[in-house]
Amino acid sequence: MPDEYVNGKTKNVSSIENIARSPYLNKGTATSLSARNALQLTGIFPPAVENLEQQKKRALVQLRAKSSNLEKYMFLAWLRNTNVRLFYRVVIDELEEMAPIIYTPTVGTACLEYSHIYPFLAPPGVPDGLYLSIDDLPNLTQIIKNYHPYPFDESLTPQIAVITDGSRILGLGDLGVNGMGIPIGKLQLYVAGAGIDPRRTLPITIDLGTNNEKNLNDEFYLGLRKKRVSDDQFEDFSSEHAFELLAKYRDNLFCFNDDIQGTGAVILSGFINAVRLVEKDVHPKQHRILFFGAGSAGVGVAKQLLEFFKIEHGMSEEEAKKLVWLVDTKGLVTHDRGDKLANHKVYFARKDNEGCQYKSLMDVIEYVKPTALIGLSSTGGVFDETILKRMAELNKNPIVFPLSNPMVNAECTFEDAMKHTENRVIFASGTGFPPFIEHDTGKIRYPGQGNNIPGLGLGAIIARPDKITDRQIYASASALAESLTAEEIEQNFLYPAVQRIRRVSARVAAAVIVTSVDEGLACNPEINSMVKKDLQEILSRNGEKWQSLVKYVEERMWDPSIEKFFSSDSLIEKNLLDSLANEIVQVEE
Ligand SMILES: NC(=O)C1=CN([C@@H]2O[C@H](COP(=O)(O)OP(=O)(O)OC[C@H]3O[C@@H](n4cnc5c(N)ncnc54)[C@H](O)[C@@H]3O)[C@@H](O)[C@H]2O)C=CC1
Ligand SMILES: CC(=O)C(=O)O
Ligand SMILES: [Mg+2]
Repeated sequence: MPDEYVNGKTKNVSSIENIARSPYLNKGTATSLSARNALQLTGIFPPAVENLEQQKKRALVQLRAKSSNLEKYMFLAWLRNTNVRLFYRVVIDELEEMAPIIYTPTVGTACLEYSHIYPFLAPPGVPDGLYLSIDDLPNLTQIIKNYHPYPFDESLTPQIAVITDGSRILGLGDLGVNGMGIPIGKLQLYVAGAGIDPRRTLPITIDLGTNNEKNLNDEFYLGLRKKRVSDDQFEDFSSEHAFELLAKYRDNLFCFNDDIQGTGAVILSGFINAVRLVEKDVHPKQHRILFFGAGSAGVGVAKQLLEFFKIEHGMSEEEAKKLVWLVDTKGLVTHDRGDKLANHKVYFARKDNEGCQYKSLMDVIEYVKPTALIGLSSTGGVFDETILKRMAELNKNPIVFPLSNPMVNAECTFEDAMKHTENRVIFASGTGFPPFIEHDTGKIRYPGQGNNIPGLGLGAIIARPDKITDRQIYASASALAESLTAEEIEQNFLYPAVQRIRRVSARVAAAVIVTSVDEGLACNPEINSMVKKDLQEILSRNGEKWQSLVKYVEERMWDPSIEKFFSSDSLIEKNLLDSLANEIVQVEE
């Protein structure tokens, strides 16, 4: 290590550099004149001293002038990696506009291009996440220790990590190390949507190689340039084993699989509201739910829906299971189809098909006559005009959820779903579609968007349960479903407006917290003593005590404008200022 970094006399020079360069501490042109003076930063910035609002205004002008969404993505990444507070002020205040840039659909484009744009996303030395490769195995512990997004305060250990092995990035397939955009993007939603402290989030990509030939042959590809290790070598990290991994770790590690359980929760929530909307025509127990796509997300959502029928409608597991049909690339999933079904499909394989097999989606629709059609197949446009029209013939209000991401993979657009069902569709997609204006009435109709549920993560961080259980996940879904305002219900929304996401996340988190206390799993003593004495009232999600818990959660949300969340860096600045005067004098001597 060069002398200037270890020499006691110049130690603080590197600390000053850290303040100016740390994306968490740097305030850019909002650094006060006194701080600039004390930290020897005078002259580093132009003379004007701005506030966060002015900085945001300028950032928005620049951002909106960019012509492509990828350029906007890169602009925002640079902002995040140089000035975290400003980035989140922009994202939180303009979430509806920013979410499609920092997450789906643009994050899909960014992942495809990741190795090409990587050097232009962050200044050198500012990590965008932690890269662990199979070649690093012998040094894994040291490598994890190397990761310091926030060099000044090692007590800020990560509270939440999002991990991918890059093998199935949205519906784009195996992108190898380029998949890093997803853990980064998802954690940004957790920060913006649920107020998790960004200093305590950790995006991780595990590089086990890639089978993506395009990447392997791309001169700029930044991952390991070799084929993905086979299951035999590294079975635990293979994407095909998402369910096995979950089963193996869910009871002994504080983890959940977002594609199976997170998606399960958020889609269940939209589905609960969809069922309510059609209740006068279809009794909840009469639903016939067809999943197009039987992978981690399809089966994850299907399993979560069963909980609704069991808990809210007193159905047995066997009865509820009969409301679900799965379709994969070979057609309807049946027990006697003749191929060996993957383990996760066996549970839902139909036994009542009387030896008949149904291959095409239309054949399956004619057989099942679904009330709800849910797409998790990564196959863009497959819910075409004929399919949508048939759904509209079969149902007064067909429930159609084309949930695959990014937008090009959505099974249909909102516009097509409206047009081909005479505007009768009950709709939610994974990537947000623009609103639709009804031709005859001029009425604006808004699509639902079912994607992430950041409040689940916040609740778990606050309560610190030993594990994430199905009951906690169900609680998050039902709290989200019941968070609609009277106006949103009036407009037939399935999900609350995105502008309210933080308030909604607080309720979702509170529901997770109280459930984990009821299960005896919460390890946070403050939470236990606060919630236990009024457990029943809080569990009912009504009344003063429930409101107090929601407020308690809200008060713990990180906010880029609230200085108290930066007490540690104020302290650092203070300590630094106290010691600087002396030490700078010594250095000069
Ligand atoms: N809206 C949301 O919140 C979420 C959306 N997703 C999206 O769901 C999609 C699937 O994700 P996973 O289940 O994890 O992937 P997966 O690869 O595990 O499963 C895909 C399934 O679709 C089936 N499939 C593919 N092409 C098909 C075709 N032409 N006809 C019939 N079936 C077909 C496959 O057989 C498989 O069962 C992705 O596009 C992903 O972005 C996933 C998680 C959350
Ligand atoms: C939203 C998400 O997790 C996915 O598309 O995979
Ligand atoms: Mg996912």
